[in-house]
Amino acid sequence: MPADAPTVSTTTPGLLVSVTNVDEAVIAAELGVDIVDIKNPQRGALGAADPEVWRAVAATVDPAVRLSAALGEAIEADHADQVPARFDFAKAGPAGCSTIADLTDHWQRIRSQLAASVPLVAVAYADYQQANCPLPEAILEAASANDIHWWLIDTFVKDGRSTLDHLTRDRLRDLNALAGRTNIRWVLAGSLRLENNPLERDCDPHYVGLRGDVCQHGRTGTLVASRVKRWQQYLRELK
Ligand SMILES: O=C[C@H](O)COP(=O)(O)O
Repeated sequence: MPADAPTVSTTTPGLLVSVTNVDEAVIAAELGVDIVDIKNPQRGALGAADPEVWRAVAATVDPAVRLSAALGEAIEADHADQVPARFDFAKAGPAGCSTIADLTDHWQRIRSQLAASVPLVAVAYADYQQANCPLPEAILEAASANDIHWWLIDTFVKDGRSTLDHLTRDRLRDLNALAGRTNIRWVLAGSLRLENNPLERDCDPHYVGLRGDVCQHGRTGTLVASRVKRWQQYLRELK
């Protein structure tokens, strides 16, 4: 079984929090966030931070903390070879790939650049029409066919509408079932807001991914520890 293959089934979703710099990464790690994702939100939904930030976080954060790097959109991701081998994930978006064949070509290129120890996360967008990319279902199936074991759904346009505004309850439930059948671990992200009780749906993600709702002044603002704690409390009380 590959090192990144799913092995454990969680009942309560874990928490992925996107951070922009070393200070935020340390705060998230100290709060016990399960996956600390390094991103530059000013560069888009999956905006890549500079490789110096990846290196600085890798050198600073407790080695037990799992790290993820946002690489930008797959069509433009060109620094994958600089993701430190200590990272646990790298994710690239599908925007601008109008076909699965196009997207899988980019996945192949990026994986050939990543250290062998860093698995690629397949990303889908709930607002796929605006991102000019394949349907979430097609990306999930392609991930399975390409031996990718992680899938994340996000929003491409950050206009306040969340993944739950774009996809119906039935569709999310079906995506959840498809992830289960294909043995893929998945992350529900995309402008989620605690006030909307986002997990009161028939879906059971392995992780919830956040940026805007745990920041002051939105996703390009700064991480706020008390907001992360509120989400942790919410997730603890789900089951
Ligand atoms: O990977 C997760 C994203 O960083 C979520 O960001 P967002 O909550 O601002 O949409």
